Amino acid sequence: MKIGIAQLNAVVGDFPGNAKRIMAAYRECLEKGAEIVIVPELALVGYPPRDLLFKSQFVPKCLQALDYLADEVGEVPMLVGYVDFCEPETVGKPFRNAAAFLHEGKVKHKIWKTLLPSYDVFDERRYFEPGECCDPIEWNGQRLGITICEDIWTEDYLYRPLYERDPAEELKGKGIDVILNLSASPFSQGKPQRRWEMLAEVAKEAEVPVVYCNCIGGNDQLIFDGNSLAVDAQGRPLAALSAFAEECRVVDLAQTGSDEHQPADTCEEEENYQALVLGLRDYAHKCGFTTACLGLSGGIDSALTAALACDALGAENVHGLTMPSQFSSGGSVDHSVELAKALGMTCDTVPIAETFEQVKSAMAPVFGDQPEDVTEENMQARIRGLFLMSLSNKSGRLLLTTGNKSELAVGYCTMYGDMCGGLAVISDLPKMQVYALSRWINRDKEIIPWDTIEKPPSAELRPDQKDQDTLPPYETLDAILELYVEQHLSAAEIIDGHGFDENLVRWVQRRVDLNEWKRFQAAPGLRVTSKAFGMGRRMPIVQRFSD
Ligand SMILES: Nc1ncnc2c1ncn2[C@@H]1O[C@H](COP(=O)(O)OP(=O)(O)OC[C@H]2O[C@@H]([n+]3cccc(C(=O)O)c3)[C@H](O)[C@@H]2O)[C@@H](O)[C@H]1O
Ligand SMILES: Nc1ncnc2c1ncn2[C@@H]1O[C@H](COP(=O)(O)OP(=O)(O)OP(=O)(O)O)[C@@H](O)[C@H]1O
Ligand SMILES: NC(=O)CC[C@H](N)C(=O)O
Repeated sequence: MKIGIAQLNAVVGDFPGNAKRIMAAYRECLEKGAEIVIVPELALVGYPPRDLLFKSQFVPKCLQALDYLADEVGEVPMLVGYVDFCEPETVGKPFRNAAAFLHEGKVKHKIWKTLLPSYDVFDERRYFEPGECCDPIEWNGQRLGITICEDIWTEDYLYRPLYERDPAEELKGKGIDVILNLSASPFSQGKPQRRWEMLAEVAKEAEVPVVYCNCIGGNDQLIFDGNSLAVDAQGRPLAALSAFAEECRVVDLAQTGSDEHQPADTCEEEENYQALVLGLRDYAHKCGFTTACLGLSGGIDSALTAALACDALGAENVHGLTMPSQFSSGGSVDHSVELAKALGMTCDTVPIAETFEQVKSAMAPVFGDQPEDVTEENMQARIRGLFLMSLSNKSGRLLLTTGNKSELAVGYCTMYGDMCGGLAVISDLPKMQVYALSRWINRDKEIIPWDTIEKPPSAELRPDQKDQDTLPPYETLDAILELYVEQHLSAAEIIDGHGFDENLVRWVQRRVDLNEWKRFQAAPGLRVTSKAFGMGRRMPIVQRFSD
């Protein structure tokens, strides 16, 4: 059997656009000889639709679009992800996360998702009622076992069982020749490899080939990497589709898998890079922006953000502002100009020193003789935020914020200052990964000035300021944050189990907890780790828990 895998990029709620994209892919797969075509989970809807589902006309419009697809589908069937209403007698949530088997103008079968992920960034039990595992569908003398994404993810990251049921095993018991899986599985570091190993296991246990069709594209925080796969009954690779790009590929299940179809080896930096470029591009374009702007400080965070933006949107569409103050180093403007030249983007310089003095004197009658402190540091960041948002308003550019995960974790950033902006591009990259990715970008030639990468990080908000006056060394900070934020360990477990200094761990823990309010108001950030701030980490702001 020849299966067409259509790895597509959907826009949430764009039923006409998604249907058009699906039909174009269907026709491409037919030309390539497909005998059945599969498209990703909720491909007609976009993943995740979230509370749009509750809008009265959302699901009816989805069903209309499904009818349109059914009308267009001929002799070669298509399996497509969509949303349906529950049957009127069903108790519980109103909707089904569904797949439809379309053939010769009709919706021949409907399949409901059985296992509904409701952890981290997933919230499917808020909307969907789980289905019973469906019977295999007979097609062309073959028995197709159809599953939707989580239906084959029965263990968590620690290989702990997540569900009592195992749809793949149930399908095996009913007799199947292949498992087809429609997915919307977002990227995080290490995920493509884990997915690959898991699919091989599913195939070996079920003793049938598995065809896995994932989507690609950015939707708000989430970035879908594609990397669709087909493996034979022994778990050997039959096809590995591209990462972070749309593709239609036909795979012949009569073949035996071999290493030549193994997914390409990609280093972590390259994966992070591709993910962030796609996430940024899709966020901007799907929101209607073609251009972006950002503040260039001569530091590494803004340099990396600029490099990603130039790749995502085209260097001619990215504009930087350098805004030196009396505390800025000479490198601040020079390194920014050098960077802009290397990337091919435009850049203006607007000094802030005069405005800063005016703001201080305007506030002098209110502040009296109180000494200068962090207030004046933040004024500078806020003047820059004001200038950047003004540029964004005047030019219609999307303002990118440049804060990294380490800073955001401990609140080393100014609310309504350098946090101003619409998208936080690198907010899920810890500082050490910011360095690694910047070096990777420079692997063949200098794009980010090496001086920017090598100089000690500084906010340059007071004379001779360095990040490390306030923060622990980034190696240490990132290691503690990984244990505290990603692994949820207590201070005692981090101190005793990992040998970190008690005062330091308590300081980090306190800063992370105190700054929940800041992250709550921050721009949405692109997710690349398994635990990003934002929709997948829901901490209360007001709380008194102490471990
Ligand atoms: N729970 C809560 N809910 C709501 N609001 C809360 C709050 N806790 C404090 N606040 C408010 O927050 C204010 C303090 O926050 P905020 O004004 O942001 O200022 P704050 O966090 O005190 O200071 C910003 C820090 O970030 C550093 N910085 C700034 C810019 C760039 C960089 C860099 O290198 O990346 C670093 C800067 O050197 C300074 O140490 C308080 O005045 C209070 O009004
Ligand atoms: N002199 C400046 N000109 C323009 N933008 C600035 C300037 N200083 C700060 N910014 C903006 O504020 C952001 C935060 O400043 P900060 O100096 O903390 O970060 P950075 O220089 O990019 O990286 P690092 O934290 O490694 O120094 C910058 O990324 C930049 O967008
Ligand atoms: N859409 C889903 O069911 C996603 C859940 C799944 N465990 C994944 O991340 O791939």
